[in-house]
Amino acid sequence: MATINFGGVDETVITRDEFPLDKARQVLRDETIAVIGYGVQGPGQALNLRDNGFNVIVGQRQDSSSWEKAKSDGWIEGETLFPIEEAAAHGTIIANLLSDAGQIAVWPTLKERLTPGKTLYFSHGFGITFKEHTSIVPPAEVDVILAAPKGSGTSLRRLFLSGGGLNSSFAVYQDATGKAYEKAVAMGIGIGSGYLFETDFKKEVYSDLTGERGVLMGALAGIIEAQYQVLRQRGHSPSEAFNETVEELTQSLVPLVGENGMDWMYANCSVTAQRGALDWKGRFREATLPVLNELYDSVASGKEAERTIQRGSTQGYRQELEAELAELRESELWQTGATVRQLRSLSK
Ligand SMILES: NC(=O)C1=CN([C@@H]2O[C@H](COP(=O)(O)OP(=O)(O)OC[C@H]3O[C@@H](n4cnc5c(N)ncnc54)[C@H](O)[C@@H]3O)[C@@H](O)[C@H]2O)C=CC1
Ligand SMILES: CC(=O)[C@](C)(O)C(=O)O
Ligand SMILES: [Mg+2]
Ligand SMILES: [Mg+2]
Repeated sequence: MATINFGGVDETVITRDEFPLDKARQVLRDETIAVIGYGVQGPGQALNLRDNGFNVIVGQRQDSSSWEKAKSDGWIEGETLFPIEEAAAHGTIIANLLSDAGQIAVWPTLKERLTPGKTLYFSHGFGITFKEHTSIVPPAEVDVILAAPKGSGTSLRRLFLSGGGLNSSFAVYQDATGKAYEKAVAMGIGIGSGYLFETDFKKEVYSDLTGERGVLMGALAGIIEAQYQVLRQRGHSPSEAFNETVEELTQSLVPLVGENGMDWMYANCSVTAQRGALDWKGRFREATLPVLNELYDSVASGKEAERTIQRGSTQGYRQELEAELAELRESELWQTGATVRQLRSLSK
């Protein structure tokens, strides 16, 4: 375990050097990891674990598109691919990678199969933290651990295939065997994490829900829509409004932020741009602070969890989500984006 100083604050970080894959395999050598759910994280984690040499099986609803996807990814019916009940019975580590709302309906099935000494694994603190809403209360004799990749399951798999690793957080909620901590770290390494940051279930879910509703997804889409609208209403063409709002952001400037920080991106822009951005960023911070505080309160009060569960548990919810995404896709802004992207690939 390494102590690393982040901006003046010491934190505990696990690196692959001190906890190499061999050690992870050693810790989990007698375990069968049952990955339950084959949505986005399910495939990423199950395939990385399998390629890393762990004993993995997949549990999924039969006659679903995910079942077919699992088969096409090389999981074999009756050998490594089972209905959820069977996979949970075979598994000694039950990796609950169902959707957060879906976990509620399936919980009694998993709970029944969580016999003493088994491990319950999550990639989100949601089910445990919001137990008033989910009723997920694990038996006392099982370990309860978490490894949560800080990114999409798609990125987790892509990075793994290219030899890299996505950073994840990890946590122990319940240590019945005295081995929960090393199991959590071993799972983190096994699924293809780069560095592992220690957290607890509550902090993981509060920060995750805030991040995705805020800057990572909600605020990102919202501020893009607002700026695009202003430019269009002031007479700019769709392509001009899109280029100055999205294309330059994703293709030029955000990669520079990722590479070497905000000041580096600024330093690579004109003095005119730097002056204006430095003058205006405070206005944007102050304007969004109340919204972000409201968001955090909504997360901490359980309201966000309640809404996720309520909406996510209704029949036909996937189609509703699809329709909302289609509306986004078909808007002038994102239709313009599709055309701009084609021009991008043409110029390669
Ligand atoms: N999507 C991502 O990249 C990330 C997800 N997570 C967490 O990982 C977990 C899994 O997330 P995703 O892969 O996005 O899940 P998802 O929303 O794609 O759903 C996973 C699977 O659950 C199944 N499912 C849903 N309800 C069910 C039910 N009632 N009975 C049986 N199966 C049901 C779906 O068919 C799907 O195959 C969640 O806790 C999520 O918060 C964590 C980090 C990133
Ligand atoms: C990809 C990820 O980390 C998210 C945005 O939190 C999620 O998919 O839940
Ligand atoms: Mg996340
Ligand atoms: Mg999330």
